[in-house]
Amino acid sequence: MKQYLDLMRHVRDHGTFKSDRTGTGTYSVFAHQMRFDLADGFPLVTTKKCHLKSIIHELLWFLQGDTNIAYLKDNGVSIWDDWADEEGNLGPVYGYQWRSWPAPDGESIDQISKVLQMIRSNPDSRRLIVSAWNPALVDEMALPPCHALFQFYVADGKLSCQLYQRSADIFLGVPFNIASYALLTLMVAQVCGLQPGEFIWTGGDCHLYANHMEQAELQLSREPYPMPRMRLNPEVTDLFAFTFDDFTLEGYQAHPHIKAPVAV
Ligand SMILES: Nc1nc(=O)c2c([nH]1)NC[C@@H]1CN(c3ccc(C(=O)N[C@@H](CCC(=O)O)C(=O)O)cc3)CN21
Ligand SMILES: O=c1ccn([C@H]2C[C@H](O)[C@@H](COP(=O)(O)O)O2)c(=O)[nH]1
Repeated sequence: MKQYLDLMRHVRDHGTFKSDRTGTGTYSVFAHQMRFDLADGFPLVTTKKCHLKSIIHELLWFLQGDTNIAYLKDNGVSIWDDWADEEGNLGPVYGYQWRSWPAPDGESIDQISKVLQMIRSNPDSRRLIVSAWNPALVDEMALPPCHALFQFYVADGKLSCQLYQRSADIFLGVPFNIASYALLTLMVAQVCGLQPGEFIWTGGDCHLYANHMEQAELQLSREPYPMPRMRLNPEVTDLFAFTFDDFTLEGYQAHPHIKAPVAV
């Protein structure tokens, strides 16, 4: 995960200080790209221990089209608690836009099912896109989507995915976002009968919060371990049928966890 540490170091050294919505203050750089060849291993940060359980449950929750934190809470995941209302609702966030984007005719569009069907029937298509950024609804969301749009690409029997993330909390959010989309790419590849290719992460406002600088420094002082491997239950052929037990992470060696406050 040298790519991730390079981004962190680059923003520490060259970031411009900016005030931000949360009042915390950030060091920020505009636009950055990282590439991960999924054949090299699973891109989970090793310079601090990452809570893969939260990442898997969050992704399964998105894929079910769910936008209430009840499922997450039932599974001990608290990363969305700060943004939910008293009933646990977040508004029309990722799950809603992915699975039931409201169409003008009153119907809804299941973007995930559509993109799977397109990958299978027309893998050369240049339109293999899922967008969570819905300008008509961003104001109703607890938080407008950060991972806003992703595109798949098929060549030589391999499936690649590029994500555009408009806003990136490098210390807390980005390790989650990379692992989540890498996992999604492995899952989609498996159910479409393809090998995993690359995951490409493209960030817009890439920032280190001012109260994460010490944590970032500690992380930069650590030597990364080799990337672990992710094994999916090969029997699953329906993207929506994956459950938590279908994922096995092997060989994850990581430095101790580093705590940091989340900016709300
Ligand atoms: N400022 C900010 N950064 C984010 O990364 C972020 C938001 N807000 N708002 C919405 C979601 C929620 N996400 C979050 C929220 C909290 C953690 C967090 O506190 N992570 C800790 C604990 C992990 C756990 O409980 O599993 C960590 O050490 O990674 C991570 C991602 C990503 N997003
Ligand atoms: O998946 C996510 C979700 C959120 N973030 C971060 C990026 C920003 O620090 C905040 C969102 O604040 P905005 O003012 O809406 O940009 O959350 C992330 O990194 N990854």
